[in-house]
Order: sequence, then C-alpha cells, then structure tokens
Amino acid sequence: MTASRKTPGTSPTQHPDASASAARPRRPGPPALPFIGHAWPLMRSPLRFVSALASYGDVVPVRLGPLPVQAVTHPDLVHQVLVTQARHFVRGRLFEKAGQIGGEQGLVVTSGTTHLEDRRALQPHFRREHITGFAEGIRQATEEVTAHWKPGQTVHVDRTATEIALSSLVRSLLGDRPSKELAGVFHQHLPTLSQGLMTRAVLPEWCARLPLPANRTFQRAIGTTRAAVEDAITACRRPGTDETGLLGMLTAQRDDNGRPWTDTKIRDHVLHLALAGVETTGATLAWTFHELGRNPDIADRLRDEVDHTLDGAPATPENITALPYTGRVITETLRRYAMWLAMRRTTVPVTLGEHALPAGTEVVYSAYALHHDPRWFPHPYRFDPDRWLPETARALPKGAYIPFGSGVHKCIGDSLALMEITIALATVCRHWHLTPLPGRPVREVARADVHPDHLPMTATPRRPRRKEEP
Ligand code: HEM
Repeated sequence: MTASRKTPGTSPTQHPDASASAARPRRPGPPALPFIGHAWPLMRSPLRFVSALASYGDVVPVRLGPLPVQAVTHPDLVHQVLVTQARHFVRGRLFEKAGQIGGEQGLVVTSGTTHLEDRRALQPHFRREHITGFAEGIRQATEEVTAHWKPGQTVHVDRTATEIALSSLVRSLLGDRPSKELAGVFHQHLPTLSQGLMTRAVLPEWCARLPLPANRTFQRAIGTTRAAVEDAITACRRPGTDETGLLGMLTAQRDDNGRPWTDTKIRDHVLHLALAGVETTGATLAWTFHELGRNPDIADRLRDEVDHTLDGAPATPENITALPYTGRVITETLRRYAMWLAMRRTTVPVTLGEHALPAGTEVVYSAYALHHDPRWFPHPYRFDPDRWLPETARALPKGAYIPFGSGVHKCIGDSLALMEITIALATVCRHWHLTPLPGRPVREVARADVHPDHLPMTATPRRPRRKEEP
C-alpha cells in the first residue's frame, strides 16, 4: 500500500556532496535589521528566504525578531539534530507557541520522557492494522464533499481538500459518530490558529499582546476550539458510546497507576492531532490536484493507473497498494511543498560539524529548503514524479528528503496521511477531471505548512474505464 511504502531515494550510497561543510566558502549570514532582525523578509517571502540560507553555509545565524537562531541547512547536520543527537534537543520556540494554542500536553510540544511515554501510548493506534479501519470514512468524506459538484463548475480545490482532510480526521477521531459541530469549529478556526502560530513564532512577543483585531480573533479561536473538543470528550465518556475512533482510544487510556487520562490531556492530544494533521494533509492533496491540472501527461498516467487497478471498484486500503505511479506523484508533491520551518533547542553544548552551539541555542531546519537544494534535487522546481523511480532516483544523503521529519518526533500520522491522500485522490480522479482556470496563477503561501493562496479549477465529469474497455 502507498501508505506503508518505504521512503524512496534514501539509499545508503553516499552522495558526492553529502558530507557537511565540504570545502564551501562560508559567508556571513544574511543582513538583519535592528530590533526585528530577519522578521521582515521572513514575513514577506519566507520560502525564498529559507531556501537561500544554504548559500551562506551549513549552519547560518538568523534572527527571528529579537530571537537569535541557528538555521541548519545541510542534510547531514539536520539528521544529527533530528536523529543521532536528538537526545540533546527539546522543542523550540515555535512548538512552545503550539502549546499556547493546543495546550502543553500534546505530542507537538512535549519532549523527553513525557513525550516518549505518550508517543508509546498513541503509536499503536496509527499503525496500518488500525488505520485501515478509517479508510471507508475517508472515502465517504471525499464522496460527500464532492457530491454537489456540477459539470463545468468552478470548484475551490484548496477548500475542498481541507474539507476532505478535516472531515476524515473528525471521522477518525469520533468513529461512527461524526460530529458536525466539531467539524464546523475546526473548519472555521484551524486556519486562523495555524497562521497565528507562525506569525507569533516570527514576530517579537509583545506584538501578540497588542489590542489588535487579529489578536482578539486568535484568542477567540483558541477558546472556541478548546470548548468544542471538551464537549466531544464529555460525549465520548458517556456510558454505551462507541469507542472505535481515536477519541475512544484516548478516553480508554490509563496512566501507570491505572487512572484514566485527564480531560485536559486528552483535549491537548486531540488539538495537536488536528493542528498537525488537517492543514498539512489538505495542502498536500490540494497541491497534488494543482500539479495534475498543469501537467496533463502526468494526470493521464495517474488516471490510467487508477482506472486499471481499481477496475470500477471504490478505493480501499487493499487496492491502493498497487498504485506505484500515484505513489510517486504523492512523493513528489511532498517534496515540492514540504513544511518550511521547524525548531529545536539544545539542552547541552552541541557540536554540529564544525559549529559549536552552547546550551539553550534555538535551532531551525526547513524541509522545504532541503527539498529545493539543487545539490540533491536537480531542477528542484520541476514537478517530476519519475525522479523517484528506483533506477533514476539519485542516492540521497540522510536528511535530504524529510516531508514527515525524522527521529523521535517523526510525524505519527504519516501512514494515515498517505492512505488518506491516496484514497481521496483515487476517489476524485475516478469521476472528475480538474483543470486550472486560465490566467489565475497560484501562489505558495507559508503558514505552518505551505498552502496555495487559492486554487479554483474547472470540474468536468468522467467515467472510469474498466479493464476490458479499449
Ligand atoms: C501530508 C500530511 C502531513 C505532513 C506533511 C506532516 C508533517 C509532519 C512533520 C514534518 C512533523 C515533524 C516536525 C518536527 O520535526 O518537529 C510532524 C509531526 C507530527 N505530526 Fe504530521 N504531517 C502530516 C499529517 C499528519 C496527520 C494526518 C497527523 C495526525 C492525525 C499528524 C500528526 C502529527 C503529530 C502529532 C506530530 C508530532 C509528533 C511527535 O512529536 O511525536 N500529522 N508532521
């Protein structure tokens, strides 16, 4: 199945440029302004800013407002931060901000023993044998969201994709009792929370305290979203309620003394899953439709594969295992539109290559920048699923392709996300052609993930071909 396929391109063969600090001239970091540091270019064109940092060296000093951070740009060193030296790092400022939104006990903010224990408790519920139970809900969510499309209609694929991701997550959380209220609250407020999170990480602390409408909207969004999740927990704890969803699993969880997890802890975990899992999956799905729309040859190959393999049947966890080309399209989308900023902080003095970082140093890495480094990905802005063919994929250094991160904090929802995207994609492609609207260029916007600023496309119905048809 696509969901469980091995990350391609990470063969152990050493890439010629793979060792960090390989005789490249080091330049001073990019020029910073007083007080706000690099906040201005980071707010104006963040993707260009982070992608340019590798030209200054493997570890580059940057200032997020008043906060000095070290940007790690070489895959080898990123791998050290995330995997081999991970025990010397905790979450950094960005993730602490996530704590202000989703609470302090969710996986996205915790580190060390607390993180490890909770991760061990949650991990089994994200394994293949468990998540396949969510597949039918994902397919239904996709059918429902696209059911009202009319031939020739302009559909806003960015919103549709987020709705599919949202509705799928709510179904996975609540099992057979999907709640329209919770979905509605997530739908209304998650984009505000996600955008606010990045703004708060980049701007000085005092900006968040100004009595501005944006700050008030943000605070309201936190309050309403927390209350909606608390209501869902109360409903789930009622005797006789179905416990097939992730929320049922969380309410059944016990600590070492046999006591049930508190409502606050469960609420934090749910909010963190929603914050980490909806916009990311929605954006990846939207970008996939965008790339298929502007690459008709790739779209034809993908549709042929889906038609031939599914042969008129709906997408299931079993039949999507035989969609290798679709898998490569998704792998390439995840490369092209990866998360643009993540953080860590050193807890002890750490040496990265030839750089000595004292304890307490904030460190950032950008999967987006790594995935657009031409040393590892020639013509990085070209969308080319065949770069992932086993015979053409170049040997990549560890840490060069990390759409889901790596190490102890690697995305817990990676398999779920891949299954979800594959099922949603196959379900839509069976019945619809989506073509871009001429003269409406689509821009990449850096929120917590990289989103299309808008994605209007024309929906034209199609009939899936069966195997026996020519
Ligand atoms: C295409 C979709 C997704 C992408 C690209 C993505 C990406 C990532 C990345 C890069 C990280 C690690 C960040 C770091 O280094 O600190 C991460 C962590 C995480 N993701 Fe995802 N994610 C996706 C979908 C999901 C889904 C569907 C869920 C859950 C329903 C989820 C839940 C989480 C959680 C809880 C963490 C924190 C894990 C930990 O620290 O133990 N993600 N994700």
